[in-house]
Amino acid sequence: MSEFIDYVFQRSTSLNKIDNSLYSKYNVKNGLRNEDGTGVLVGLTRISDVVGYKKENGKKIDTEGELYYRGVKVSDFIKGHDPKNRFLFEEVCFLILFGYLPNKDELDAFKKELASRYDLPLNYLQARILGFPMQNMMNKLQQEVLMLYTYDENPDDISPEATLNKGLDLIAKIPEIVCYAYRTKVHYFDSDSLFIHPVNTEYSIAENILQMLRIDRSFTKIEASVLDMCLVLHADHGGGNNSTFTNVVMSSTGTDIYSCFAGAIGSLKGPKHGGANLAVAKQMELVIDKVGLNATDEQLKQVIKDILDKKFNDQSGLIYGIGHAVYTLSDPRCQILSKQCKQLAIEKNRLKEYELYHRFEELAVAEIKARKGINVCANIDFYSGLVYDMLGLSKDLYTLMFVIGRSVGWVAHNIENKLYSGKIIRPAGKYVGEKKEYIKMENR
Ligand SMILES: CC(=O)SCCNC(=O)CCNC(=O)[C@H](O)C(C)(C)COP(=O)(O)OP(=O)(O)OC[C@H]1O[C@@H](n2cnc3c(N)ncnc32)[C@H](O)[C@@H]1OP(=O)(O)O
Ligand SMILES: O=C([O-])CC(=O)C(=O)O
Repeated sequence: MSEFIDYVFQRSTSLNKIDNSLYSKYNVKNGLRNEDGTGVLVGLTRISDVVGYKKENGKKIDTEGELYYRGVKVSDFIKGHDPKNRFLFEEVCFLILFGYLPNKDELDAFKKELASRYDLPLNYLQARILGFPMQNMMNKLQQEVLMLYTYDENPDDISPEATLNKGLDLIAKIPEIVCYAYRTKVHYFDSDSLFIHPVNTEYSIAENILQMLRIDRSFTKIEASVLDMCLVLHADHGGGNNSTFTNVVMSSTGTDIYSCFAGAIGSLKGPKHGGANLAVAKQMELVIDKVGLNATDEQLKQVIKDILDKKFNDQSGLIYGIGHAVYTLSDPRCQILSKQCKQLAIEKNRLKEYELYHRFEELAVAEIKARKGINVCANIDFYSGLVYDMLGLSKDLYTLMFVIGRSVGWVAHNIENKLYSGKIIRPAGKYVGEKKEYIKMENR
């Protein structure tokens, strides 16, 4: 930054400070939060329910976390399916988009429908992916989603039916764009071999991701079903999570779904939201570098204190992967993923790493409770990066796996908002500056 801009910026920040106490003075819901930390109600949804506390006589009582997709408990859904016979993500997509569990014929037809949309537009691969490599896959995907707008003959049709049609296309095409953009990136920037494996229309989305990313296209059934489970667990999280809300805020203006997706992807990239999976991986790498896999609890506690005291990692004072805006005692997705992660760690001979994560989780939760007096829990992204690493996925792709899962939620909320709200979202901000006289240039 130039000295001049630095000077005017410093001057402006000292002149335009906003005192924190003004939030309570004017009863402004900072971060759209009530005083007890619960979210301000800003919408109605029938897509999913995120439960982390209950209210009794106006008092918030922390509870074990529960997540429901269209009224069905996600843990029941996972327990109820036969992992030998089918992948779940496509079924969850159907449930989230249409609001009921499909019968076998409906599920088969839906899978065929998705597969028929896998193909990218003519020359897209050459022109947009191979011809335009980028370092950051989240930003690349934002651009590509906006580019798909230009390939759509009627991109500004925002009717619910057209949104569903375009949304299905996005759900089907994003995995391929992500995998090809990643293979191009590592070829171009990291001198790795370039290969582009075509999608297999017989495969589920999880299987396709693995076969497109691996040079020999092979994967085990267990690997594909773990990735499938990750997509299922990320598929939706109510109307209040930042990226879904961003998508709905944008959709409420009547803009196109490609713009809404680009906004939602940008939101999801942040390390306090979906980017937490990458932030956790970097944090735990540093922790392991510092204290090793055989660290004692005392050593781990010290690192945790140093993170909270802004002396270690990115000096934000945040322990990534811990805490949640809704969940208090537990994030049900994290509990499921932690078990999967342990299973995979046993198979991949990486149990020590899993166990270190697990001890770190327990000690971090206890330290935050001791300091702040609040119940926090590990969130879904505490273990997801470790799972992806064990599946051989690069860090470049961690948050992209979140996008692939969450795309279905974004489409469903976008449509629900169009069908049942339609009102432009426009909250208010209280002006807290003083009013000033205009001063002529010669008198300043
Ligand atoms: C898929 C997802 O998006 S899941 C979330 C992924 N994000 C992360 O893992 C990043 C780390 N965690 C966090 O930053 C937070 O826990 C969030 C953003 C997820 C939730 O934030 P909030 O809803 O504001 O949390 P909450 O109201 O419970 O916080 C209470 C206090 O605990 C602190 N706190 C909460 N989590 C953490 C954490 N992981 N590390 C340090 N302090 C924390 C908050 O900063 C806040 O402190 P303050 O009262 O001094 O301001
Ligand atoms: O609900 C939230 O705020 C964040 C989250 O866990 C998600 O979007 O999956």
